[in-house]
Amino acid sequence: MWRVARSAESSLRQSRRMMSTAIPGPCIVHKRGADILHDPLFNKDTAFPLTERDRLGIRGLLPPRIISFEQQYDRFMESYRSLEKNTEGQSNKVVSLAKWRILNRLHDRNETLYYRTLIDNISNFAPIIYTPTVGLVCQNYSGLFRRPRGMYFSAKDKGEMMSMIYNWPAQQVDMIVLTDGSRILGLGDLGVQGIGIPVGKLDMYVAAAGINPQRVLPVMLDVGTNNQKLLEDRLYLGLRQPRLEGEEYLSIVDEFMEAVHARWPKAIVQFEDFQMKWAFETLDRYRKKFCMFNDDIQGTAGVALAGLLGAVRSQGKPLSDFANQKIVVVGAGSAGLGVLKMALQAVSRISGSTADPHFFLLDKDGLITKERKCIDHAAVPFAKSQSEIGELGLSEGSSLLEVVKKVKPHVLLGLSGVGGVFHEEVLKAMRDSDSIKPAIFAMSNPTTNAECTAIDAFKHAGENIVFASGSPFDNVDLGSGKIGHVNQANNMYLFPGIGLGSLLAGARIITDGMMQAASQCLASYMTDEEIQKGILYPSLDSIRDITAEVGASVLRAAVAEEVAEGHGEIGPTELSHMSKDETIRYVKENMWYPVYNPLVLEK
Ligand SMILES: NC(=O)c1ccc[n+]([C@@H]2O[C@H](COP(=O)([O-])OP(=O)(O)OC[C@H]3O[C@@H](n4cnc5c(N)ncnc54)[C@H](O)[C@@H]3O)[C@@H](O)[C@H]2O)c1
Ligand SMILES: O=C(O)C[C@H](O)C(=O)O
Ligand SMILES: [Mg+2]
Repeated sequence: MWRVARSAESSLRQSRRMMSTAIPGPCIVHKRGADILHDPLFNKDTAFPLTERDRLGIRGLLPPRIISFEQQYDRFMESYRSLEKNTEGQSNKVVSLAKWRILNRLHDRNETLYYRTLIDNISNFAPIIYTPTVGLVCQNYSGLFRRPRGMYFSAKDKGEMMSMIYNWPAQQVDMIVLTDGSRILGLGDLGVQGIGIPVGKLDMYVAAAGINPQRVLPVMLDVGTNNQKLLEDRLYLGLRQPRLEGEEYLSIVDEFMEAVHARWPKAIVQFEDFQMKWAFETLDRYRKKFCMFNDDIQGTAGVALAGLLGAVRSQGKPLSDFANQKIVVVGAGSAGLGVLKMALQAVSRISGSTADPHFFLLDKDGLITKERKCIDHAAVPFAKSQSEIGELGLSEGSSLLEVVKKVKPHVLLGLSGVGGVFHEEVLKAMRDSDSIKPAIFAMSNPTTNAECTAIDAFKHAGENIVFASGSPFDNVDLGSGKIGHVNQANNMYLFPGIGLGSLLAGARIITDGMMQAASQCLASYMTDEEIQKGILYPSLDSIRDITAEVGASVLRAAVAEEVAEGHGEIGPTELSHMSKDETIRYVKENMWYPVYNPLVLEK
């Protein structure tokens, strides 16, 4: 079931070749003249050939020399490299924001060139357009704001959304990422400024999943903010009112979902960075009615589970040993609970075990047990009974340090949003782990909110650990030529494939089975050789390839679960007749790749 993968790099090269040799088909446009130059979806800057300049009425609106796409690409990369040089020695914040600005300017001007540079430099650029810099961008949104991107629905728009949705200029939308800004990474309630997250996630959709940028829609549901600082900030661009609660809140989300469904019934909606209560509530409310998922609960769970299974393999053990792994999860929020729920399903599926798994869950008040008053219902299955932990000398509210010392876990996984909770003593206690390769996953974002740094993890917990973090850290030089490998356990390895697979399946809904298929595909992508080196996730450079495979697995699961209704010309019967390889090929062929298409004006 869990196969070992062949070389990711070779198939990436193959898929790139396939995409770059395809002859670009014409693209119908409904505008001409300066309007074309000002539309980033169609603008080619100085690369418009003369015939097109004539056809579209832009001859004379550009300098005469025609520059090729490759020359434009080189020119941009040169200016990016000089910016890197010119900002050397400046603070991380200044450098990151300067890099974000230069990329954002290109995004505003010429999307084809922007996405090509993104795809070809994904390892370098993902940390700028996505985590962690996107967090900084959200924090500074009011100051950075130049032009809107996506749509904004506010509490004041109640009753108007069905007509507002038609203000979006694109005829077709495939992928929507929606936030209410209430829990942006580990940075808390950032109100309307959280729009940066859907924008960054959709950039990853275009780069990794080849979703056509003309068909993506970032959305902010502004229902107010409880962030006092923002409410008092005169430059704040959102509603200056406390967050709506209860039925009032839900009626806004309901109205939005109905409006989207009315205009684009096949669009997929990804819920992102909602505070826990609404994350769970909205997932429950909509998952059987719309094609939607919650990335923080479900995408994160799939990525974490793939990493946890990698950690089992790294110990030289069969996957069935997963049931014996002692896993301490720090953070009982939407992400932590999502991970444990999926891990619980995996224990019985993979190892056939019906025994209680060895999971320990902590939140800000320490170890969660059945003694806890006011326990969240989603946490109940993971609360320990006194009889289970009594002989370890643990009790309700035991501290993280106590738990690690007594449990000697195989895995310590953080989704608390609190920087540094895996402090020196906790990490040192992991040296006594019952695993020969203790796993430390500091999954909170952005970088300053990571439970520990990579350097501290290797320094205090020892060189034999396997390490993963949600935000990127450099590999650690352990001396004598040895490298401590840093994995990025981030849901970016799954959400693009979940969206793409669901889209191409024409899925009515997104099932748990489709999520499991995604996680399983990611887990089995890694070779034993890589796992032995502590490499649990593929290189970001192969994100397009892994996304195609994840997408195909999701699609096949949708077909198997009979929720696939087909996409475009390809109906469910044809999908069900595709072999695994044919499905992967089908997915790859449907991935958009940035090239300058000849533009044809339709009058
Ligand atoms: N790497 C990824 O792919 C990924 C995915 C989703 C979320 N995250 C990150 O996980 C973090 C949490 O997200 P969430 O949606 O679960 O948030 P949340 O607010 O729903 O939950 C946070 C949890 O952490 C607990 N907590 C707070 N302080 C703590 C402490 N000192 N010790 C132990 N527990 C503590 C809280 O009690 C709560 O249970 C965020 O930083 C987010 O960026 C990462
Ligand atoms: O956005 C990320 O980088 C991952 C995750 O969705 C998060 O909320 O932290
Ligand atoms: Mg998120």
